[in-house]
Amino acid sequence: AISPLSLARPPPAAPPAGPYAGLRAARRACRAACRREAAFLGGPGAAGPWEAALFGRVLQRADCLQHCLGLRLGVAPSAHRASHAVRRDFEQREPYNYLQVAFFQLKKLDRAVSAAHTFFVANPQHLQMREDIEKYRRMSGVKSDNFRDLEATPHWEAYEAGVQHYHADEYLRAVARLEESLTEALAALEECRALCEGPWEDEEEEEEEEMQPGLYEAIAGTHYIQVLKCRQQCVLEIATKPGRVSATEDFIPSHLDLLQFAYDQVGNQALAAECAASYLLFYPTDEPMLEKMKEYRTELGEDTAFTARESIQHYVQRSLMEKKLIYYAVEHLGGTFNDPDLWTPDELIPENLKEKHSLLMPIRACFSTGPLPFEGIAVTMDSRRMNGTQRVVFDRVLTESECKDLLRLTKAAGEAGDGYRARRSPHTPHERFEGLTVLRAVQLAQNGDVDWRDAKLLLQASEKSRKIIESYFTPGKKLHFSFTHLVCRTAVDEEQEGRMDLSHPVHADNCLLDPEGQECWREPPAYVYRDYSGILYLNDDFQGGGLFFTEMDTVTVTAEVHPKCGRLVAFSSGKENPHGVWAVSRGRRCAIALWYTHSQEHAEQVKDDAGEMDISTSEVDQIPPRNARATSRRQKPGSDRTQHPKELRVRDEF
Ligand SMILES: O=C(O)CCC(=O)C(=O)O
Ligand SMILES: [Fe+3]
Repeated sequence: AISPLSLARPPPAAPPAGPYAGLRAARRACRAACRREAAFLGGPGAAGPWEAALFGRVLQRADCLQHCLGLRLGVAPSAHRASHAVRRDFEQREPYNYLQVAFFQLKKLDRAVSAAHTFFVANPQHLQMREDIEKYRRMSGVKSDNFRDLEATPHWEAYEAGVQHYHADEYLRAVARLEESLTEALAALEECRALCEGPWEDEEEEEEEEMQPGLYEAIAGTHYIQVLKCRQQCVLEIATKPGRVSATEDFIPSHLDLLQFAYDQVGNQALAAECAASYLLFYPTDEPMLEKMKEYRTELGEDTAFTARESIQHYVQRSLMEKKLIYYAVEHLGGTFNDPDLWTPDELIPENLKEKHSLLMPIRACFSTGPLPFEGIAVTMDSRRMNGTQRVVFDRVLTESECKDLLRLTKAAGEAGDGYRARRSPHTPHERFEGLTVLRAVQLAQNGDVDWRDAKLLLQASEKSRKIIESYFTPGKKLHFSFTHLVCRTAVDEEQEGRMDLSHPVHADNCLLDPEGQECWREPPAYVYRDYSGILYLNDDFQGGGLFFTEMDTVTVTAEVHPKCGRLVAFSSGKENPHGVWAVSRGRRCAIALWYTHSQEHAEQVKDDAGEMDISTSEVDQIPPRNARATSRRQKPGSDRTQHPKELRVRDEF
């Protein structure tokens, strides 16, 4: 627990800097000052053997840092060593939770509101604070600008605004905000890296080495490599939105990708080319970007220099150098390295570490048991990476064009009317909700309301997911479909301002969660026979809508999954996997939700005149269209027709 005494003290610096920001600022300033004072570059005049010279500087710098921090913070040199637990509390903005209460009691409403807001930004899953904030909003003395984030991360604000403008085709504004975000992100990265030089205390993740290391091993392995690893992890820190647990993939490269397109749109080809060249530093063989570069060469003339930005060159070179050192150390001195980047070139990773390094390996490598169901699918996150049990994320389960076809199916089904209409979400008034079952899709195809091939694709995608999940979690033990539907959640325009709720509240799929009792009751109305859950995502062009997992308390977020086309998340349906969906605040989020059961009795069924069959065993290819209209809509010449005019009836089952 945190002592309220030390928390109630007003922030030392002027707002917006919070108390923790003060400690960080002091460290940053000291690091800069001490670098100047005890510069490592001895120059030609530096006397003595290199060793003495080097360690002399090292000691000097250490001494300088200690004193500087002591002076700046007005405390004994040891007092700037925040323990791991304290650091974590500050990172999670825990003190603001207490501050909020204290200011409220002191009747300082504006400060209570900003403290509450600051806490909530980093803890959007905190249901109590959610309610408190809603109360504050209704209070007459509270102004909207009281909702200020005292620990705001400027790059995230700019990034989100930039991406919003980008999606609204406002490219000039997008460029301005994304440039700002990139600059701020690189600055935040430097700050984070500077903090890596601080003292180290009980880093839980690192395994203790039994053996006493020698002098150089100690210097190289125990601290220097730790510092390098820490610096490398900084990219994850800046790429993680406050209140989220996982980082946005490729955060820095994606800036350049977006900027490249936006500059191109506003007619600034020179800057677009510079961004393209910068992006290629991360992914030198990226086909679309190389294509773009070719176009820029033709447009701007061969003699224009197409060079990447200096800041990005510096960033990539430095990162590569650090990675090389770390990989060398890991290979020869032991230890582990979780490379935070997807762009690390393959040749840089030592052969024997490759498998460990990347989870983006073919699914084949993961199973010695089940047979390989499909080629080309990747396991992007496993239970360990998702801080839980029986959780996994696969990528590339669908291609872009398959996602498009399935999205078209949702549109066509919506237009067919006939009982299938978007309605208010059962979970929130701020979203509409459409659900199309596989069986309903088959019906609509038979009536000619949707394209037959799209309906078939829905069946195929469901079956493919089933096979993947079965072979991953329960090889050799049959999983049946229990219920399948294609769900779209659409943000209702104009109703998003100050929205506090979730798209889907935290729940478990086969039991009734009772967070107070830390229990989950496996009894109706829960779908108790569900054993595994899968969600196959179709798009990412919306805002919000991330899936997250929590502890049994329903408020401690342990993992997050960002939907995108072809990404399949799967997990066991029980109390070990409470999950929810963040508010969809803009656009439409579509996914195929799949539940599976081991119980034959609860299998989802298609009924035809030959009898009932489990849809997982039904021959998808054998299900024919019932009338010609279904296929005449957009039939291509030469497309094959099945010749089984069997009557097919379907039964929706919940
Ligand atoms: O759409 C998602 O990501 C999750 C939905 C979900 O958990 C559910 O429908 O039970
Ligand atoms: Fe669920």
